[in-house]
Amino acid sequence: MLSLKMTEMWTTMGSTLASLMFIWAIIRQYCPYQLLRFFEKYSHRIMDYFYPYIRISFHEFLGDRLKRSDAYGAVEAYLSANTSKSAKRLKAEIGKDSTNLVLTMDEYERVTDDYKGVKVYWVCSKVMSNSRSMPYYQEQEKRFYKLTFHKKYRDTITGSYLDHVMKEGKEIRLRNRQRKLYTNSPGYKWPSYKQTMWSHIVFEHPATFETMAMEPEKKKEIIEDLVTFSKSKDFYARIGKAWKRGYLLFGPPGTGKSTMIAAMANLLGYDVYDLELTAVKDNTELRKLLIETTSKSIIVIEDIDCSLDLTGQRKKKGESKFFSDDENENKVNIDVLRKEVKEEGSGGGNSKVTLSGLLNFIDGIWSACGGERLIVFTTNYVEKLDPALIRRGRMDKHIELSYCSFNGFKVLANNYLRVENHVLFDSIEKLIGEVKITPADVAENLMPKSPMDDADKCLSNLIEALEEMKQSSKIKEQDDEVEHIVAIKENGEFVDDDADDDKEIDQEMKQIQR
Ligand SMILES: Nc1ncnc2c1ncn2[C@@H]1O[C@H](COP(=O)(O)OP(=O)(O)OP(=O)(O)O)[C@@H](O)[C@H]1O
Repeated sequence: MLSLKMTEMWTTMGSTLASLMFIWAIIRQYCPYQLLRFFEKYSHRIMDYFYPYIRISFHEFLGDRLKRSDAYGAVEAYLSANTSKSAKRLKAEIGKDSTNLVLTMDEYERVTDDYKGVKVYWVCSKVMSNSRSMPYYQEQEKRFYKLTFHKKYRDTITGSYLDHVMKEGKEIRLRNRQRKLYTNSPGYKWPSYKQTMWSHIVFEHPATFETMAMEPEKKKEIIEDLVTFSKSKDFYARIGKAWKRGYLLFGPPGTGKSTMIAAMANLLGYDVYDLELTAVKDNTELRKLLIETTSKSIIVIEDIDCSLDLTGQRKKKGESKFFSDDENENKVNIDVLRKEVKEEGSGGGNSKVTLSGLLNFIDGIWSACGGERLIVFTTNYVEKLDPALIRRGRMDKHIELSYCSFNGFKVLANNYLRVENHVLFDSIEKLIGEVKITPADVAENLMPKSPMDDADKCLSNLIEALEEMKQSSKIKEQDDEVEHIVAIKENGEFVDDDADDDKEIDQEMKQIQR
C-alpha cells in the first residue's frame, strides 16, 4: 500500500517537474529578452537571500584581457603550495631551473582551506565565451578561481585571509618563478586567439657579472646601481617617478653587450623581453607589447641604431612651424617625431614605429604600468642615435663596453682555463696594452681546440693571435698614413709652389715605405 502511494507520489512529482521544465522552455523561447532578464535577476536574488554562502571570483584576465591578473596568479601559486596535497586532480608543470615539478589544481577541482578555524572552498573553473574584440568570432577559454565561504565569516575572509593569500602567493610565485625569455614573433597577427603578443622560452643564460671581462670598479658600480634600483620601490614612489630605469650599452661588436644583459637578468632574477622593433607594426602595437610585459623584467632593444631611422637629423631652428626657435634643446623636432621608419635599413619590415612612439614607449604614461622594469638599448654606434632618445632620464645610465683589458683577460683566463697566474701573463699584459682585441676574440683564442690543449697551449695561441694583430695594425697604420699623404698631395692642401714641401712629403713617404 505504502509503496503504491510512494510510486504515485514520484509519478506526480515527475510529471509536475516535466511540466515546469516545458513551461520554462516555452517562456525562454517566446518571452521577450528583457522580461527573461528580469525573471533571472529576481530568481537569483531570492536564491541569494536564502543561500548563506558568499562567492568571490578571481578571473585570469580582466576587462579587455590586456594583462593577466596578478591576483589570479597569486591565488594559483598559493593553492599550488597549500592545497595540492588535498586535491585529487592536479596539473604538473616543470618548475624553476627545470628540475622540479610544480603541481596546480586541475580544472573543476575543488579543495578546502582552513584559516583561523574557518573553512573555505576553492574551485578552479573555466567558461567558454565569444570575444567580440576578435576580428572573427572565436571561442575563448576564460579561467577563474572561485572562493566560497559562509557569510558569517565575511570580515575575516575579505580582510586578513585574502591579504594572507595574496602575500603568500606572490612570495611563492617569486620563489618558484622560472624566468622567461620573451620575443615578439615577426609572423604574429594581432589580435588572435593567442593569449599574449609575446612568445617565450625558458631563460637559461649562464652569464653572470663574475664571468664578465671588464674592469672590477666598473663592474662593482654597475652591480650597485642595479641592486639599488631593485630595492628602490619606496624611493621612486616618494619622488613621483615610475619605477623603471634605462640603460644604454654601447661599444664595438663582441665586447659583451648581450652578455651583460643576461648577467643583469641573472643578478636581479628578472625576465627578459627581447623586442624586435622592426617586427612591430606601428606605435599602437608597440604600446600593446609594453602593456603585456610584466614587472621584474628587462625590455631589450638590441642594435637600436639598425632598428629605426633614429639618426638624429633634426630640422634647423625655425623650420618647424610647431616649435619656436628657443625650444628646449632636448625637445625632439616635430618632423623627427613624426618620421616613419624607412623601410630600407630597418630590417626590411613594414614597421611604422616612429621615434615619437619609441619615446612614449620609454617614458610615456603607459610605461609606468607594472613597475620594476629596466629598458636596455644596445648599439655599436652611439653617435648615430638621436640625443632625445638617449638623454639622461630616458637612458639613465650609459655604459661603454670596450676592448679587453688585462684585468678582463684575467677573468676570461680564469673562466676558460681555471688559471689565475701563469708565466705567459706578462707577455700577454704587454701585448694586450698595445692592440685592440675584443673579449669575444680573447675568449675564442682561449677556447681549447682539442682535448689535448692545456692552459700553456691556449695562452700561446692567444699570444700568437695578439702578435698577428699587432703586426697587421702596424701595417694598417702605415697604409693609412700613406693614404693620408696621397690625399693631401691630390687635394693640394698645404701644397703650394714651394717645392720644399713636396720634397718633404716624398721623403716621409719613402721612409714609411721602407
Ligand atoms: N665582456 C665580456 N665578458 C665575457 N665574455 C664576453 C665579453 N664580451 C664578449 N664575450 C664573449 O663573446 C661572445 C659575444 O659577446 P656578445 O654577444 O655579448 O657581444 P656584443 O657586444 O653583444 O656583440 P654584438 O654587438 O655583435 O651583438 C659572448 O658569447 C661571450 O662569450
